[in-house]
Amino acid sequence: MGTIETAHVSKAIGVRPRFLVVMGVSGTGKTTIATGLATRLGWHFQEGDALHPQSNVDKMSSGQPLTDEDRKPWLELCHDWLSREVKAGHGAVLTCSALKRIYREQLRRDLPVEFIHIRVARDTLADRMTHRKGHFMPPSLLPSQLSTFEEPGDDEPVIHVCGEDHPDVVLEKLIQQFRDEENQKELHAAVG
Ligand SMILES: Nc1ncnc2c1ncn2[C@@H]1O[C@H](COP(=O)(O)OP(=O)(O)OP(=O)(O)O)[C@@H](O)[C@H]1O
Ligand SMILES: O=C(O)[C@H](O)[C@@H](O)[C@H](O)[C@H](O)CO
Repeated sequence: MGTIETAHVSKAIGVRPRFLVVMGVSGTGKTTIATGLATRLGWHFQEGDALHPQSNVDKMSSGQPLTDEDRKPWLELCHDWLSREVKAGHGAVLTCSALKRIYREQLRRDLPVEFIHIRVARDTLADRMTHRKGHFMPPSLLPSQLSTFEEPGDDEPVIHVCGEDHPDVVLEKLIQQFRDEENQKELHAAVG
């Protein structure tokens, strides 16, 4: 299975391969949106949380926020995955909080990586984190997630989406935006 069929699916719905990091603080819906995109577009998916060393998971589970030093090797593993996917060339989606600008710079170093930032209100996040089951991240870490988060600048390759909308709505809007960008590029190329 895989590459040929996957490429065919993507092409069929008019979206060229992209290399995306779905970012945002805990509970924004990164996994929900990233898996939805990967499924609809036939792209590869990687859960960023699965690349954390066990020591990071243990630390967060016990209610302690990660430091820059804790995140550095994890972000490098995320970068390695993205790098392999760019070489493979058929489109890929990674979830990663990518809270600070320096983290995003590490993730996209020498790669054509773009970010999708999911915005969700604090109260909604608290509610989601409190009510979901079987996740290692305690709701008590939400304040540190929010205070660590650095809003992406206009100079960063980021698409912002409203994570309060139903996931199907978010996915439709994103895929429509990708298609519109393709059409614009084709139009420019045709006009010369
Ligand atoms: N758009 C949405 N509307 C309502 N609920 C949502 C939406 N997106 C996600 N959820 C729910 O919110 C919770 C968190 O979603 P999800 O696990 O996708 O977030 P996440 O950003 O990947 O979290 P984490 O980084 O902490 O793993 C889940 O229970 C999920 O079902
Ligand atoms: O950078 C971080 O602090 C971490 O990546 C967290 O964001 C969690 O891994 C994730 O959100 C799971 O809840």
